[in-house]
Amino acid sequence: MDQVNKLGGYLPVSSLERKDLFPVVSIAAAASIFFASYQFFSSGQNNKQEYKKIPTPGSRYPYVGHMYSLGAVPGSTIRKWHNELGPIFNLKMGIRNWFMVDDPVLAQKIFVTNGAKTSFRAHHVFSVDHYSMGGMGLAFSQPDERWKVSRSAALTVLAPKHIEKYIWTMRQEAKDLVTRFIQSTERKGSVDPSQSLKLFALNVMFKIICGKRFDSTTHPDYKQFQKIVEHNIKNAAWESDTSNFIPIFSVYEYFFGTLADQKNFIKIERDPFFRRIIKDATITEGPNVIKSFVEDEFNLSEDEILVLTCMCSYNFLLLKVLIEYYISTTAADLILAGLDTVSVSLAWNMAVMCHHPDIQKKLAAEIDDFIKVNGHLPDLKEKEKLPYCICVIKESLRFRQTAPLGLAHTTREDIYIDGYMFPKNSSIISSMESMHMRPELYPDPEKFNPERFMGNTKPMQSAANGRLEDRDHYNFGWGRRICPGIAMAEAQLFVALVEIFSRCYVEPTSDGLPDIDNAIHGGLTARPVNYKVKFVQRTDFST
Ligand code: HEM
Repeated sequence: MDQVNKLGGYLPVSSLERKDLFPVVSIAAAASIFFASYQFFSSGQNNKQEYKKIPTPGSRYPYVGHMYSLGAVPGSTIRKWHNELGPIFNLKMGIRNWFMVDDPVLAQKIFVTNGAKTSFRAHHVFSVDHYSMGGMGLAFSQPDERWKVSRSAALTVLAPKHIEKYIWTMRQEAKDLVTRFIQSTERKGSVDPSQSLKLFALNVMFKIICGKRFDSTTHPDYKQFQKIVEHNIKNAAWESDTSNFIPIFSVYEYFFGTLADQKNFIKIERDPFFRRIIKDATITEGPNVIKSFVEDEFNLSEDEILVLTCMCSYNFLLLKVLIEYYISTTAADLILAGLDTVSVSLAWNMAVMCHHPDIQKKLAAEIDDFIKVNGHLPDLKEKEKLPYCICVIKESLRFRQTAPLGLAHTTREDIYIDGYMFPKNSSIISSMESMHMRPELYPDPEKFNPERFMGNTKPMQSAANGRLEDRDHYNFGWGRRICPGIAMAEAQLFVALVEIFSRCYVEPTSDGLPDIDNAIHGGLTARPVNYKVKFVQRTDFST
């Protein structure tokens, strides 16, 4: 661990006793209260100058600001505030400023045109210090050289031409998923699809990245992985880092041992598990991403290897340790970021489709027509021949957003964009729910209407990375930090939907239709309230 500290100094180590720290922490907490109260009472004054005024919703409290006003489903509260206050407003989150934006044109100016100044991530104790070992990997690291190395390695393995190679794995997992759904319905009368969808998404990611899959949710490694995922999701949520917003909470976190618990979990539960999985991946048969990272030295260019070698003072053991850290943090980020997002998106899709038997029939007919002409299920490169399926995927992501607040982008200096002033260390967040429910962008937004996306069968990855005019939804974020897994997500959603609706329909149980008006906010994603449906084998094939 000392070696790692030398590399970046990113693992805080303290040898002070708790009793020695108590007076220091108390003084710091008192100073924080004073500072935050001053900010609270003086807030709004900084808008008086020549900059455009950024409104603030009324319901906030001294010191904590809006932190406890967001409700159980923050996306919906934020949407309500956008309706009242317009395309941008300022939340006071304890001592932090959050700027919420629901206008894609303004978001483009902020995150893309000014991407060099708005692509930082906020410091989050668990995600940065513990989970990503001091900001390594992709999602929580700053846009520095280390992030660039990880990002370019990830983009290489997640490129559409690579993903096509994984179609067999995806299709095999989708087949198992649908068989499980149909058999469970026949056996038990109904199914809660969430666990099987998690197994599907995890098996696809694990097989591709580590060359391993799990036969069932009872496999000990699957259980251990789910434990790690749940721990991460819970602790990576912004509200789990209260002391970042309300510094006085650090006293409580310190004395109640919250941070120590987070750190120990990583050390005792996660790291040994990942080390073993990575080691197994390098010796398992067949190709996988970890193997290619190791064999190609993480796809590092000669220049990058030279820089890293210098960073490690020509100590080749340190260099090896550093590259291993790159590999493990990047692999963990890919699996974790790809798992919950894809399974939650599919869970929303199943719940919504259950409300729309007409749309299911139309989708099934499109798949049947394709099979009739081509004699096989569509490959990824044949996706454009199923435009309605592409529309269903996009409308599903628009209608119920998987990551309603995305990942916040942060500023490192005061910046001025389009007449607005964003102070240093502000978080700027694309309000996904509100943005995708704007009637001028999506007429009759409360209606689930896949046809609204007709006419654009471009892969979502190229649309998201292209001109703003070519984007028809914004679920994967913005600019330099835009999701690198778009092609993988689109491929998984496509393969799963084709497999499901080529074989069955989703029908409600006698208890009624799934609840699609409420969501469970779970860290970075918002999933549907638990529901049960029936997967009924189709008998109306037109082939
Ligand atoms: C429907 C599925 C998905 C959705 C809705 C989604 C959405 C997002 C969003 C909103 C962000 C933040 C972008 C920003 O900061 O502006 C993000 C980042 C990220 N996503 Fe995804 N994602 C999905 C699937 C995936 C998959 C399948 C993978 C991996 C295979 C993945 C890997 C990542 C990573 C590593 C980041 C962090 C990138 C960085 O900070 O540089 N995502 N995603």
